[in-house]
Amino acid sequence: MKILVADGVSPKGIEILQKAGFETVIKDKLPAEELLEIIPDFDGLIVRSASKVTKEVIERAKKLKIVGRAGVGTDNIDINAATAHGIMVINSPGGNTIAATEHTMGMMMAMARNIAVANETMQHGEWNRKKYTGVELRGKTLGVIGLGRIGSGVATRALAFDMNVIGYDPYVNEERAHSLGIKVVSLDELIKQSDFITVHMPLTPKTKGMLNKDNIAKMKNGVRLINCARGGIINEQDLADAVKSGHVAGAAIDVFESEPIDPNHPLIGLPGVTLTPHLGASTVEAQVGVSVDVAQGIVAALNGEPVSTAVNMAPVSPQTMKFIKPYLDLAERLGCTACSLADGPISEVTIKYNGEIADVDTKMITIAAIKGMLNPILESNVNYVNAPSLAKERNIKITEIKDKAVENFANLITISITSSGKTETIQGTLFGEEGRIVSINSYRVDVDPHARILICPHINRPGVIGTIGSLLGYANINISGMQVGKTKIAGTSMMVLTIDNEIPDTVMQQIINLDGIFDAKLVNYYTV
Ligand SMILES: NC(=O)c1ccc[n+]([C@@H]2O[C@H](COP(=O)([O-])OP(=O)(O)OC[C@H]3O[C@@H](n4cnc5c(N)ncnc54)[C@H](O)[C@@H]3O)[C@@H](O)[C@H]2O)c1
Ligand SMILES: O=C(O)CC[C@@H](O)C(=O)O
Repeated sequence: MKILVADGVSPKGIEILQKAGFETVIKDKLPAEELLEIIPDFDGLIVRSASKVTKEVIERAKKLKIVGRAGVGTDNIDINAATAHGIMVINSPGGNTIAATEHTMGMMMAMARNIAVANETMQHGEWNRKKYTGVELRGKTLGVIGLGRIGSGVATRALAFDMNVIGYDPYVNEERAHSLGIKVVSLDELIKQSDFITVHMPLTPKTKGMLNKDNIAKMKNGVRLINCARGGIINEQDLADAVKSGHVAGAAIDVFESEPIDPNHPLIGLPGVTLTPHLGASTVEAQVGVSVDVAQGIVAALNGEPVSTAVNMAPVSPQTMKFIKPYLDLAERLGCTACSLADGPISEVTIKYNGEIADVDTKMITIAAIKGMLNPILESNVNYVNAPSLAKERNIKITEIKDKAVENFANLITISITSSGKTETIQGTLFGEEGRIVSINSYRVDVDPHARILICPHINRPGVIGTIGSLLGYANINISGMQVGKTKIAGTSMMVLTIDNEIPDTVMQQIINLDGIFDAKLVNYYTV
């Protein structure tokens, strides 16, 4: 498979891709037209913030399976278009957090003490101590908008500078803010009380222009603003006007609405304004970090493994991922088994979680089950991104049920698939980290779902099992394992044979026609 690296990333990540057997094509500052031209040839794409992965790029990328963003912000990628085409988008959120946090602190200090401008004038032979008198951070109120990874890092560092830190983030609870040692206030209060305001949220329709002339007017006279998050969160023209009027004493800006900026940008040349060219993530350590993270994510995703940094899927924390990882394979195989038993179009699927698994976020396990269920019946590759929308397109109703109560197993996943009015139910659990099917339509079994299996409900009487054995033997098909499951209903059993070879349709039909056999279904797990 071929991976295009469209923006410069550290060679450490590229080494990981090459070691995993991927062919890499490395371009730095790839022009948009060239990206459009060459993208049809690639299975994976890595970008930083410069390359724009537009709808047009996605539509031309017929082989593309994954876009990896070496960094946090994915506003340069059309996520909706990628999702609609089943293309996974991953980012590398942790790798540059410290870099951006420290850059924010540096920008705040450079602005407060006029460091950048004083350096610039000294380089031109000036010695002007009076003009560049600054202000102290100690005792000042810092308002942090957005208390995620970077915002909370800035908040805790600012506390070490004896600043009074207040924060606003509608999605962060009091407990989290309390653990940071800061006070959470409303946006309005933050705006009115702060001497310095720093923004740390993504650029969304809600956050675009969130700080603008209306609320800048409500800020303290002499306020100083910092944006090391995304250009456009603070309206650039409104900020420039407020700096010119003297209401805003300083601005430290790393990110811009359009990058690189125009030489006539309104913030260029204004007193008190410190600008850097999107340097927040530009440290040696961060560039290695994001490159390695995104490469590992791409290798995992292209090997069909789940990736916790997928952006167009429900996010999963690393702790939850560690717990659920072995269940993903099990759920996928249970979904595949249930689908193989169904006789017509699937109308409904219920996935029930019993035991301590009911306590965790199971959305991804449910998606794994749907993936396993749809993969055998769809031509296109079903993945963690497109599985829910493909199920929806087919009007398959999906229900998740959680129940902490346990019966025979500490954790149990039950998948019930309804097709043509008939419901097939498969249950599975983990023995250690190994998945097992423990019941099929109420017949108690213990089946390893990693080999090809043949499932035959039959009459429990002498000779029935032998007739299948002989038939398969004549057809030169080897049976390497066998289970017979029973229910409380006397007279019927469930035979599950582990089969070494493919069974031709003609032989399958002969099995179904055997006296005493109710049905025969083959499950080919190698498609999972
Ligand atoms: N300058 C750079 O080079 C650089 C480097 C890394 C990250 N970034 C940017 O920094 C920003 C923060 O990154 P992060 O890793 O901390 O992200 P994060 O996802 O950890 O945190 C974002 C926070 O913003 C909050 N938020 C969302 N909408 C909000 C709103 N309307 N009001 C207030 N808070 C809101 C979220 O609840 C979350 O806590 C992103 O925009 C990212 O792209 C820039
Ligand atoms: O690619 C970069 O250097 C910028 C990255 C940064 O803005 C991010 O969102 O991670």
